[in-house]
Amino acid sequence: MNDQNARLIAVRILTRVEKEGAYANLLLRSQLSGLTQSRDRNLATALVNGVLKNKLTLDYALRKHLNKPMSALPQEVRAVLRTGVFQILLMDRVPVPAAVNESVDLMNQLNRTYSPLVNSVLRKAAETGWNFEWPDQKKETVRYLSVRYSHPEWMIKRWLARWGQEETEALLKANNEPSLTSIRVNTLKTTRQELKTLLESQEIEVVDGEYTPESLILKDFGGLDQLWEFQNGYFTVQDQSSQLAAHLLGAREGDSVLDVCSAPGGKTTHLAQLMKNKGTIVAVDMYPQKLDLIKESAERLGITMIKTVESDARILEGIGEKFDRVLVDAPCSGLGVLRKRADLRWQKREDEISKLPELQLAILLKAADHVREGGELVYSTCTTEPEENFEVIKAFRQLKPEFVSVDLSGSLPFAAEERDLKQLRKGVWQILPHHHNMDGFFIAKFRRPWMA
Ligand SMILES: C[S@@+](CC[C@H](N)C(=O)[O-])C[C@H]1O[C@@H](n2cnc3c(N)ncnc32)[C@H](O)[C@@H]1O
Repeated sequence: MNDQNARLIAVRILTRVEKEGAYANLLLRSQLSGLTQSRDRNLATALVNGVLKNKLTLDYALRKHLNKPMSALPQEVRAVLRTGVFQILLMDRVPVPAAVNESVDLMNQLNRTYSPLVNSVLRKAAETGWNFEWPDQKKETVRYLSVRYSHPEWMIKRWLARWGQEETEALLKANNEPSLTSIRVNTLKTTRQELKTLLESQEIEVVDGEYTPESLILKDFGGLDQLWEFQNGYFTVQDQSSQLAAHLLGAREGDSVLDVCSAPGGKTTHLAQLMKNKGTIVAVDMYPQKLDLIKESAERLGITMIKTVESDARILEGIGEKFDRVLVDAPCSGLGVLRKRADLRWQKREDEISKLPELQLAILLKAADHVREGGELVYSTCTTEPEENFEVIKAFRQLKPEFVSVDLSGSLPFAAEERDLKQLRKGVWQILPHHHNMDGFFIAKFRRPWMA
């Protein structure tokens, strides 16, 4: 019966996302508290994220068995059909007959008129499986990749031009993998081993993250904020690639740190943790309500060293003069986090990307003015796009030639792979989901040398 509640919640969330443009992650967070079993929270999360990500592929498969377009059906019927066919085609853990029957039962509860249609379409989809025709791979490569891997065509065109078909296909596949939840153990309160044992005792599947010493990876877990361990500040949800930014900034106990695009505070609180809550961190963001999120996290995690300042980072007012370390985790298109943020690929528009580099460079230039002699500066984004990464860094080097790149190859908390060394030695690193099994992320590090 609870399985059915999880499905109903998933269908309601998907309907609202489509009808009202609501954010799936926020709805999941509020609705999952109605499910007491972690198994049900995981199922609802997997259904919502899986359907959102694979929408184009699922609609393409469904259309083979419908005599009208999906857009002609009410939103809740589309949501039932999509969750049904997602379970049939892409979810190993649900037996096919159960996926069909549960969907028909769900339709009965929501609007009986459509139950025969759901029954007939899903039965045909179950019989056909993946045996249907795709667009021609050679003649219609972009359309093929778009419907096969459920990504907008504009993203595919960019990546094909940059990387060719094989790499693009690998990235598309990686973006569609179920998101593994990476958490950061709060080493101010506990250890990785202690937290792992606590989570395992609640039958949560946990493994150590391979890139940072404080990361744990959880499989398909929804509603983490319900856990006692979360509420008591034992961990924070953060991808390993984001955790690397704080490691590479290299702040030590007692340092002064400026974090200019800091909200909601993932990296700020990680820095505080690595600094053992000793020294100062000035956390800037433009939006006061987002700064409140940093204060809440700091309180939950037992961190007292962060001072928040509301300012436009292109101006940086009220923060004091020079700092030992400065972090610029710039606003970006977020194309590196498509695996985690299931609906992001449908929200983004290509023209947004062209506006970002000017903002990113302006923030980086201003932040650089606050690095003391001998101090260090990290620029990071969660995107794969060169205009926001390599191009921004190139312009920065031209405008601030006094800054030197810092070799990153020896500072990682794991042994770097051969293929990454060339970039790392030059002080930059583009992390790609299909190469590193982490969120796509970019890091560059600079030092302001001592004056002679
Ligand atoms: C990538 S997010 C930062 C994430 C954060 N560092 C973390 O790890 O949780 C970028 C942040 O920049 C902020 N932002 C955007 N434009 C800004 C500006 N001009 N000045 C200051 N902050 C800005 C946004 O509000 C957003 O919180």
